[in-house]
Amino acid sequence: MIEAWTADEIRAAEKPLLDAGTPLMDRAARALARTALADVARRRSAGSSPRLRLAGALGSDGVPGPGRVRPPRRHGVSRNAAHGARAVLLVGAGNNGGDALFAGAHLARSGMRVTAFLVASAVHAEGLAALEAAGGEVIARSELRVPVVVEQVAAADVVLDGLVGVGSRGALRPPSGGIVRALVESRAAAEATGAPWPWVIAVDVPSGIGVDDGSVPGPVLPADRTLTFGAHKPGLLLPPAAHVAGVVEVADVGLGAAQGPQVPGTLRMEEADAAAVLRVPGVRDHKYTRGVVGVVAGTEKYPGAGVLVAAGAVRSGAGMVRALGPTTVTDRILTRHPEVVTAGGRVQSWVLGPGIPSDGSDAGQDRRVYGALAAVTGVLDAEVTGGVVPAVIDAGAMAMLEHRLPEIAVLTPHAGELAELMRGLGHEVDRADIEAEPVRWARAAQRATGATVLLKGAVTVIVGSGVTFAQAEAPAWLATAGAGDVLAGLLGTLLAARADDVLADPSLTSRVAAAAVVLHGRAGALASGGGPVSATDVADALPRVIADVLAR
Ligand SMILES: NC(=O)C1=CN([C@@H]2O[C@H](COP(=O)(O)OP(=O)(O)OC[C@H]3O[C@@H](n4cnc5c(N)ncnc54)[C@H](OP(=O)(O)O)[C@@H]3O)[C@@H](O)[C@H]2O)[C@@H](O)CC1
Ligand SMILES: Nc1ncnc2c1ncn2[C@@H]1O[C@H](COP(=O)(O)OP(=O)(O)O)[C@@H](O)[C@H]1O
Ligand SMILES: [K+]
Repeated sequence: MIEAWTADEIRAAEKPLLDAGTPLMDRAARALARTALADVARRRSAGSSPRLRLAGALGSDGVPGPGRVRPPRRHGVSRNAAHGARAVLLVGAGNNGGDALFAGAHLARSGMRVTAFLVASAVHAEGLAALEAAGGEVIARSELRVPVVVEQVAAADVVLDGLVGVGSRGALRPPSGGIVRALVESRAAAEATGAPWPWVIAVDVPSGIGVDDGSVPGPVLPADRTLTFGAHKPGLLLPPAAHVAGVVEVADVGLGAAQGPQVPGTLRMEEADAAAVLRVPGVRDHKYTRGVVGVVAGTEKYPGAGVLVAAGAVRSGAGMVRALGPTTVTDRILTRHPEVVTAGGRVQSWVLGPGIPSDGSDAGQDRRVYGALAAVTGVLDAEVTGGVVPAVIDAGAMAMLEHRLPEIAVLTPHAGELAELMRGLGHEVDRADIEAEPVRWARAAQRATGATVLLKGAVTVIVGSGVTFAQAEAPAWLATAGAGDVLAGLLGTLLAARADDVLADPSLTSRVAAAAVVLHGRAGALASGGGPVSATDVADALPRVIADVLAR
């Protein structure tokens, strides 16, 4: 599990070390310089076309760069490989700028041509002296001209963004904001024309992101890599800031012995954690102990959603799937998945709503959803359920909520659906507002409804009470109709398998939901292999992915 530390938690952890004279900045700067040297050497040997730059950010398995997290690596790179390369340092007033200056001094001593642009009249004095002593060029704030910065950056091999780190407050102020805005435009122009553009390394965090909340309140220079010190910061995991962090790597500066967050608020689940959530059947199990998933999904208008939910549930190992609905839907489900049962009976989880429009056009499906929701919320012990069970509430079912939900209910909106849900709760928001601040709105929805909220996107966020998971394993190819239905079915299976545990400890719900997102994203990546993927392909890849995750 990756646990992010907030700016305050980082400061609390580093304080005793700094008081004891631990050379944290020296360690950070050395790690930064090693990374920059290795990246420049690698790019020089591979060529530096924009395409290769992108390929560098992708990683060998083709999983996309944004928000991706990599374990630390050793860089066994010869210094000569970067000899004569050009590095530009963007240097702010604080210790983040200090890191960049000291790293720049190492780079200059390794034979790079280093230019530092200072955005403040006073910067880290020792760092500045070190860079000057190593032969780096320094452009003072008083001499700063935006077009010159842009020109130098465009001609550089590598840029270290050290404008601001965990001391950041709000959008970048002038002159940093103006410089970064100009650089973002220059980068876009280079991308459009295929002109070269340097490799950008964010020092600790991309300057200008909301370190603790993942917001992007103003201009930010997108990084190819973020080398973050000591531990992840929430903003490196959470969207939209995660999208500008590139490949995230943690440099161990020795905070390990320090006290981390007591209760980590922002997490990223890894495969081993997902495996721990799965319930593997044993000799005493039978289909009912493994969990029955009840599905109310699909209508005459959208029958495919029922088929895809069933596919997600069946292929992820449900003991049994019961699908309820009009025969146009259930017949299609049976054709594809003859193992599905279409008679009513007890279930250990519900999947409600995919393919059911909120216009009331299928009274039968609406009635079934209302009945199941009444059971989930404990309002009435519906005869179809036999009691309160966890539920996945998706698409049309989200418009049918009449009561506060328990944490064992998982809402699974995409940004447009969350906007609709929040409008129904009296907030004037549209899809763009949600996309700009997904975490804020997912948390607002969690507070307002009581449910666990799973907001789908390139980085999917799962919000339970007091905890947020941010998962980024899915390739963008997964953004295809029906992929969300497969996720709903898969999550239904995981919840059914752990229903007793989830009922005993509802806070487990967000963990189960995060595990479903990990498996779904991995299945998307496996089925895609770098190319297009259909929702059916994703469901078909689930058994392999689950076997792989369990085998690790
Ligand atoms: N933790 C670790 O292990 C290690 C941590 N280390 C490093 O220390 C860094 C933290 O350093 P830090 O505390 O000096 O703060 P930092 O991020 O440089 O920012 C403060 C400056 O930025 C300014 N500023 C703020 N907001 C702004 C804005 N919107 N737009 C423009 N300017 C803005 C602010 O100005 P003010 O608001 O005070 O006027 C102040 O001048 C950390 O990120 C890491 O790199 C390593 O050295 C060692 C290992
Ligand atoms: N850019 C993206 N990169 C990776 N995954 C994405 C991206 N956009 C959407 N997804 C994922 O694709 C799936 C789409 O689900 P959804 O929008 O509910 O589709 P549908 O309702 O048609 O099934 C979700 O799992 C979502 O997280
Ligand atoms: K920075």
